[in-house]
Amino acid sequence: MATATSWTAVVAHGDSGYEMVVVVVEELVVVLKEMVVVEELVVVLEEMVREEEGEKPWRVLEFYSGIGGMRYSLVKAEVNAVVVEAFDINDVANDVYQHNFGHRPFQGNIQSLSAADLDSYGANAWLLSPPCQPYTRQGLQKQSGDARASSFLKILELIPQTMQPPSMLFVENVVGFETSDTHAKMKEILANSGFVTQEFILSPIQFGVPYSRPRYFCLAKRKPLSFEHKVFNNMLLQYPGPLLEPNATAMINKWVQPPENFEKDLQSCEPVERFLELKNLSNQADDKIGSMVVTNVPADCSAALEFTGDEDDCKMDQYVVPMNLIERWGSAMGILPKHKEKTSLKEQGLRYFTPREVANLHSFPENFQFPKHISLRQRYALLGNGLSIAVVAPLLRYLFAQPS
Ligand SMILES: C[S@@+](CC[C@H](N)C(=O)[O-])C[C@H]1O[C@@H](n2cnc3c(N)ncnc32)[C@H](O)[C@@H]1O
Repeated sequence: MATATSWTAVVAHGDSGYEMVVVVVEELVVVLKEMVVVEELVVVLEEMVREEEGEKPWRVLEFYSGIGGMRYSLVKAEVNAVVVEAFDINDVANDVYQHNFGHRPFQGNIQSLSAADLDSYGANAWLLSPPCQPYTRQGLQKQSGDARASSFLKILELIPQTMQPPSMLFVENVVGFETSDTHAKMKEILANSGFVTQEFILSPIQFGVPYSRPRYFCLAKRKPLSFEHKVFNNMLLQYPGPLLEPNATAMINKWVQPPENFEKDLQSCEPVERFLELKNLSNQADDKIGSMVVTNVPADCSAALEFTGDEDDCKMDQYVVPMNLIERWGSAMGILPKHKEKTSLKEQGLRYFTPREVANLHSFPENFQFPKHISLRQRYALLGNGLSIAVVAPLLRYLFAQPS
C-alpha cells in the first residue's frame, strides 16, 4: 500500500495536464485503502475460522483420572487440548495427580454431577476410564448390576440432558466390557445423541512395548465431526493399523480379525532391559537374587509388599518374592526368564518389577513421580489401575484429528 500512495504523490505533483490521471489514481487509492481494510478483515475472519477449526485448544474433561494416564496420553499425542477438570474419588490418586500436574482433581463421586455442572465447563471432549471390576473375567461380572458401574451409566445418561454435549468421547476398559449390558447401553445412548463410534481392542505389545495387556477402547465423535477412516465406523478392530497407516482402508478385512500371534509382535518390541531400573543391581546380586521379574501377580500377593521408606526405594530386598508366595502362586505368575539354565522357580530367585519399572512399561514419562508419602503398596495399586500411554496416545491422536 505504501507503493500506491507514493505513486499518487508523484502524479499529483506533476504536470496539470495529468489531472484526470490524478483523480483516477486517488480513487484507486481509496479503493486500495478499502481493500486493506477488507484484507485485514479477511485475516481476522481466517483467524477466527482457524480457531474454530482446531487452533483453539479442545476443552477436555478427564473422568476417573487416577494418576493421570489420560492426561499424559494427550500430551504424548500432541493434541492441542487443555484439561479443564479432572474427577476422581480417591484422595491418594489425587495426591499423585496434583504432585505431577499441579492441579488437584475434583474430589467427589462422579455420580453426583448434574448436567448443569457439566455444561459449566464448556468442554468439547470427555475422556473416561471407569472402574473395570464389573467386567473383569476374574470378577463376578455383575456388569450394570455392580454398584461400581452406576456412575458411568449416570454420566452417559446426562449427555442428552446437557445444553452443550461433548463433541468427542473416549472410553477405556477391560476386555469383556464390549459384551456387557453397560456397553450395549453406552452404544444406545451414543447413537441416540448423534455419535458415530469406532472401537478397538489393543495391547502395548502391538506398539513396541514387551507387555501383553489388551484393553477395550471406544472412540466416539458427534456429527458433523467424523473419523479419518469412516469405513471403520461401528466396527471393533483388533489391530492398530488405522491409527498408523495412511492407506488403512485397504486392509479392512485384516483389522477386524483377532491378532494372529503375539510372538511376531514381541520380536519387534524393545528389549525388556530398557524398562528396568534395577538391572545393575540384579546383575551384582546375581547369585542371591536371580535376574528374573514377575508380573500378573494375584492381587492378594501384594499384601507381602511393605513400604520401607522412600530412601529405601532401590533396596532390592523389598522386591524379592517370598518363597511361600512362589509355592502358592508360582504357576499363576507371569515370569520373564533370564537364566535359562535354572529351571525351578525357587532356584531362580524372583523379584517384582519396581513401581518405576511398571510406570516404564505403561510408558509414563521419566518426570512422573510419586509423592514421598505414597506407600509401595499404594503405588502398585495405582499403577495397576493405570493405562498404557503407548496405546492411548495414538488412539487420542486419531480421535482428535480432523479429516480434511
Ligand atoms: C480404572 S481407574 C482409572 C485410572 C486412570 N485412567 C489412570 O490413569 O490412573 C478408575 C478410577 O476411578 C475412580 N473412581 C471409581 N468410581 C468413582 C466415582 N464414582 N467417582 C469418582 N471417581 C471414581 C477410582 O478412584 C480410580 O482412580
